[in-house]
Amino acid sequence: MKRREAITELGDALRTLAEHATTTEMPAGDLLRAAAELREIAARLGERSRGRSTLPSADDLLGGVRMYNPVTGGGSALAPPLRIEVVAGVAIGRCTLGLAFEGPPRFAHGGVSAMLLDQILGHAVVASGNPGMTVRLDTVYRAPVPLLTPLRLTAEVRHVDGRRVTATGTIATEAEPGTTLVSASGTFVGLRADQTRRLFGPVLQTEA
Ligand SMILES: CCCCC/C=C\C/C=C\C/C=C\C/C=C\CCCC(=O)SCCNC(=O)CCNC(=O)[C@H](O)C(C)(C)COP(=O)(O)OP(=O)(O)OC[C@H]1O[C@@H](n2cnc3c(N)ncnc32)[C@H](O)[C@@H]1OP(=O)(O)O
Repeated sequence: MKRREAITELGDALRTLAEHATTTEMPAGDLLRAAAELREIAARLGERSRGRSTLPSADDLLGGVRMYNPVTGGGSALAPPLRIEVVAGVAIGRCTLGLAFEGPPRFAHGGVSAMLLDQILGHAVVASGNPGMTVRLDTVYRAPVPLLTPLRLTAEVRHVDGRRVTATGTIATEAEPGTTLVSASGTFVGLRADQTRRLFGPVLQTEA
């Protein structure tokens, strides 16, 4: 689809911009000129936009396509993006975090690691056929996650108990996939019909 490719192209440009805006050491005058030019571009993009109860026209919610997901979305300025595939029930994720994700110098912000794990656990949970929302996420930080280094994440479902699903996951580097840097355990809860209506009713209506 042509528009999805264009969205990804814009997302790519925005991510490069965010990285360069984080690492640049250019003088104040150049930063102010860049800010003025970017405000013009932002105004142009804002001429036609959606509100919070309307899905992006390029998305396919039930098909799992979310172009602006802040973790995996090709169109998101914020996403690393994390690329996930599910093989035999195990979700495998790959990404490289730039300096825009820095917490302690040289390493990823702890909240970013939790965000990546929440997402990949969610994919394992959806793949198990029991989609739900995160109600709990326990994160153990064993070693700092290096920036500018290819990462490998994994996640799988451990237990299904009615509407409650437990999944665990890890972050490691591609170079040393056996050394866990961060691990997480999450609980996900499937929604009752009334909860789905209350939370997502307006969105599902505009979709129909
Ligand atoms: C839901 C799907 C949406 C549609 C998606 C469609 C397609 C998707 C396709 C692809 C997507 C791919 C992957 C997804 C990727 C990532 C996932 C990211 C997930 C998130 O980023 S999501 C945002 C953060 N998330 C929230 O914003 C939730 C806030 N939350 C609530 O809105 C309520 O919490 C609610 C409505 C969920 C439940 O309502 P409630 O709390 O009233 O619970 P309820 O009565 O329904 O109980 C049910 C059972 O859950 C137990 N339970 C409840 N809380 C617990 C806890 N903390 N610990 C342990 N157990 C707990 C109870 O104890 C009971 O257990 P029991 O039945 O055994 O008694």
